[in-house]
Amino acid sequence: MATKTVINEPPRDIITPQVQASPDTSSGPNKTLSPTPCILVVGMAGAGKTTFVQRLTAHLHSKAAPPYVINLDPAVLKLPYPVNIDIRDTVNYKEVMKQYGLGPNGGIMTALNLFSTQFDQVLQYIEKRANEHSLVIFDTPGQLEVFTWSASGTIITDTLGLTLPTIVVYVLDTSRSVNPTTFMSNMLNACSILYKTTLPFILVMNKCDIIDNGFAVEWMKDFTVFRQALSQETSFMSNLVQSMSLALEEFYSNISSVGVSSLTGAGINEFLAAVDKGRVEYWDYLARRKKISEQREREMKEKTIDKLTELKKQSGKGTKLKLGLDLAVQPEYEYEIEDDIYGVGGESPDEGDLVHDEDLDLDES
Ligand SMILES: Nc1nc2c(ncn2[C@@H]2O[C@H](COP(=O)(O)OP(=O)(O)OP(=O)(O)O)[C@@H](O)[C@H]2O)c(=O)[nH]1
Repeated sequence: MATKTVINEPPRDIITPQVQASPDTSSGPNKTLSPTPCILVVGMAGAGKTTFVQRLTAHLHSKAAPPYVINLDPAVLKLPYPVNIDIRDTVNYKEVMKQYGLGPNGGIMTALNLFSTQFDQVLQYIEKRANEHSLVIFDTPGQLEVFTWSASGTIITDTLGLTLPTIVVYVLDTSRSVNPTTFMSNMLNACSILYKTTLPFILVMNKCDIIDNGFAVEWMKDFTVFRQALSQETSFMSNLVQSMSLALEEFYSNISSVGVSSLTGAGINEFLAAVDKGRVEYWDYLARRKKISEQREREMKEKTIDKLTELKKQSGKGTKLKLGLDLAVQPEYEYEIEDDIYGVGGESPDEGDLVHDEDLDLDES
């Protein structure tokens, strides 16, 4: 008989609006002190993000390894899992819509922007509670682009990525991806998020109780199988999709994918194994980020030195010129008058025929 785990609502950590210094990410995560990984659960509306978080939370509680859960969706009405930090405790999304005269999506985005200004408090709470939790889970708004392509989403992802071992979890509705074109548009979305964040990435093929994810795994592994499926498509998009799928080969080789049913709980253990793998990959991500920022710093320094050298050269020239002007030395004009045009003692030359000394290769010495 299945056992039921009763989960008590944890005391809520409240993020308060206040003026704070920006979070200090300079030291980066500590391999020994911050071992708790963070997952950012993203995906298209209705893919099953919330149900997935609910399943994962229940599973971890049943293993006496409770997660620390953060809800970033200001518009959600009811959450089916216990949360430790809830954006709705900090920002009233309906009030934001009213005050700023925004529609639902603008309201969600602005609420998230306001919340992200207090993100240092979230980090502090995570650090404080890290030892009591096995995993930090972020549930994000239903509209994928509101989080992944907004300034606040970028701030949250980057700050988190520089502070704690962070993994992006993209939830895919497998049952709605049996059409190769739909599958491809989902993969392009996932791919753009991977290349934007460059964080370790897990593709969760959800709703596997409805349809097995084997077909999608096959499509990702073997391009000819995908092409075959596509050939049955009559849509004029199929040519475009075919060429794009070739470009995704590298993306597929860079991610872990796992079939899950958030409804039955199938695949959750495999998912946790993928999180462990992602946690190891994270240190490569951090080394890459460090290398990139060192390279940028080096380039900046070189550019500054070049600029200074140039300025020094120019100011050397300028000093002499200025000195000349200070001494009220008027620029000398040399008249190049061709005798055969004007004749000896002819008329004054036109301005166009004058050669100013600044046009000439003057010796400044
Ligand atoms: N059969 C089946 N249904 C699922 C599964 N996961 C989620 N669902 C259903 O899919 C619907 C959407 O699930 P949600 O968890 O609300 O999806 P979401 O991505 O959080 O939705 P938004 O936040 O509104 O974008 C609900 O009716 C769920 O019951 C699953 O693994 N199997």
